[in-house]
Amino acid sequence: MTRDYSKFLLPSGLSKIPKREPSPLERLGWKPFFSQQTDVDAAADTPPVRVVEVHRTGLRVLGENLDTLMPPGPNATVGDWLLYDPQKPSNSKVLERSSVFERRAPGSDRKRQLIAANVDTVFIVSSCNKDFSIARLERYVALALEAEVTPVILLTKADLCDDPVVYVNAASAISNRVLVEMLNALSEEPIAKLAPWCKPGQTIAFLGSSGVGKSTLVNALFRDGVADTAAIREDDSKGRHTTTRRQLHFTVDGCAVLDTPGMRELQLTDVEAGIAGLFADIVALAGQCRFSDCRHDTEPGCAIQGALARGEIDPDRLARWNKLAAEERFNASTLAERKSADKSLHKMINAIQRKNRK
Ligand SMILES: Nc1nc2c(ncn2[C@@H]2O[C@H](COP(=O)(O)OP(=O)(O)OP(=O)(O)O)[C@@H](O)[C@H]2O)c(=O)[nH]1
Ligand SMILES: [Zn+2]
Repeated sequence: MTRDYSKFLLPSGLSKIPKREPSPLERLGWKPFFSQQTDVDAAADTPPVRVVEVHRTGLRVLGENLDTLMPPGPNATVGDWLLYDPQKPSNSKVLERSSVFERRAPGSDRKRQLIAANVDTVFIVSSCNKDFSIARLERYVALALEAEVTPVILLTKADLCDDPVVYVNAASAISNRVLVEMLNALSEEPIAKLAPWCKPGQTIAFLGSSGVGKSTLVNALFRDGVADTAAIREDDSKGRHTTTRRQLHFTVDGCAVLDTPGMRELQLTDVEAGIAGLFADIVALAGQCRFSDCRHDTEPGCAIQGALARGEIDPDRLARWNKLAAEERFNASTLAERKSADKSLHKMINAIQRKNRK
């Protein structure tokens, strides 16, 4: 017997399941990736909270019916999810991050400094004018890929440019892992163009040089105001008048926007994986060279030189990869290595001087 199930099907047009309203935690950015790291029992004793502000004196965390300042203690940064221990907040556990921006601190030990965690999308902003630089965009894309954050290139000031498509095409050639949008940041366009990434529960950040339109875009996102997180504030007694150093702001739709000066200081250190992701085709070729330590110069059996000769890779792009990879190796070398390199250079110079004196 064949059964007719068609009567169970909703008439077309009504087949859309009504959207469930995101829960308060989901609006803060809670996702299955995090809930998989905890269970119901643990969540009852140590509820999940998100770090939304980092002050010199502590962290402001938000959860469901929870808004409090806790002392620094767990090695957490803005955007992090914690299992908050109300008995001993400093024991709160930091959940594994879906992404993290970090940098090497200045100074001799060059420790890693956490900038922001659990960012979903980073908008790499550049203008359709002389600010536009493929090499600079590539750096930002490498940083984003390294942090495991989805990069989206936004080309602003399209309204001031005769042929913005030229810029879009150049930016699109950077990597097939990056989407490119062009817009006039001063118009109505930003809301619609950024909408696919600025949904409730999403966390976004902006990268780009001064004057490219980052503030203009952020203003557009907050045109309806900043979400009043105070509505779920339970405890507002403690001094929060210290300067906020890193912060998440929520749009009224529930999209979290990162505001941290540290993003300006991100350097191209430890982004080996990011560079490899950006130049995946060239890295794959390098793996096919006859010698594992091939410098892709005049070595026989060099797959990169071969591809270059056949016109399969763009020589400018190859040059930029070489430059970035060399820079990253230099930056990533520890201070000790650098000192010993300086020393051997010093020795060599001394030796030459002695020789010349003879
Ligand atoms: N015509 C036009 N002007 C724009 C556009 N985007 C930004 N501007 C203008 O460019 C100037 C700089 O924009 P901002 O948004 O302040 O740039 P920013 O990236 O935040 O700069 P910093 O704060 O220095 O990092 C402002 O005068 C904006 O009005 C655009 O798409 N079209
Ligand atoms: Zn080679």
